[in-house]
Amino acid sequence: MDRIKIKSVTTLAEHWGALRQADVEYRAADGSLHHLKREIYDRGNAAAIALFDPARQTVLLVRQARFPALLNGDPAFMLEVCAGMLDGDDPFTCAHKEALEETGHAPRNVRKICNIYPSPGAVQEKVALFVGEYDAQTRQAQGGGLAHEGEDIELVELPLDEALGMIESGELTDAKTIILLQHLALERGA
Ligand SMILES: Nc1nc2c(ncn2[C@@H]2O[C@H](COP(=O)(O)OP(=O)(O)O[C@H]3O[C@H](CO)[C@@H](O)[C@H](O)[C@@H]3O)[C@@H](O)[C@H]2O)c(=O)[nH]1
Ligand SMILES: [Mg+2]
Repeated sequence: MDRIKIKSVTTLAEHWGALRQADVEYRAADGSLHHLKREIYDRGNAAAIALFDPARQTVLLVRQARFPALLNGDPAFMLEVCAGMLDGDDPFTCAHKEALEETGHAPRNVRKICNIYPSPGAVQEKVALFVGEYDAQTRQAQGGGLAHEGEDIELVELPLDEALGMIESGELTDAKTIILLQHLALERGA
């Protein structure tokens, strides 16, 4: 027998994303039955890509204002790998598109690493993580994001070691970025 039955889903708010409430019948491991209400934020799925230059051992990151962090009392300008919402594309296509829009590079040797749920207790979003290579030859445009979407993105190139140090120091806090940088370190055998 299924332990979980979704009885109903109500939309509480629907603007950019949708905040829904699921009414769930849940049978616990001890057999007891519970009626739960859980809020879920749906803003679609996403893809993220770490751009790495193996010859120079550098990464190309982006910095932009993240208002949830600011509301939480942290600095607004966060350092991240480039990423974006799928908007109807498959994750691989989205990763390429976001790399080009945000950094101006058309990355080579793009590889899927894994999927992550960054916040599965409340946020429906699944993020596909990729690694790709960049260098002077992959640069095709200026990057910086889409002005008409209000994106204001600063490009930040760092030695991989320096970026890894920023995880330790607490300066770099974005989950997808930490996972991808640590993946690059593992592959390198650091
Ligand atoms: N008007 C409006 N615009 C929004 C809203 N939320 C986001 N936007 C804008 O929509 C654009 C979305 O840009 P993408 O590059 O597609 O997405 P992202 O915000 O970079 O998302 C990535 O990073 C997030 C933070 O780590 C991740 O949560 C997400 O999964 C993804 O990886 C950005 O210009 C952003 O300012 C909103 O509530 N209202
Ligand atoms: Mg983005």
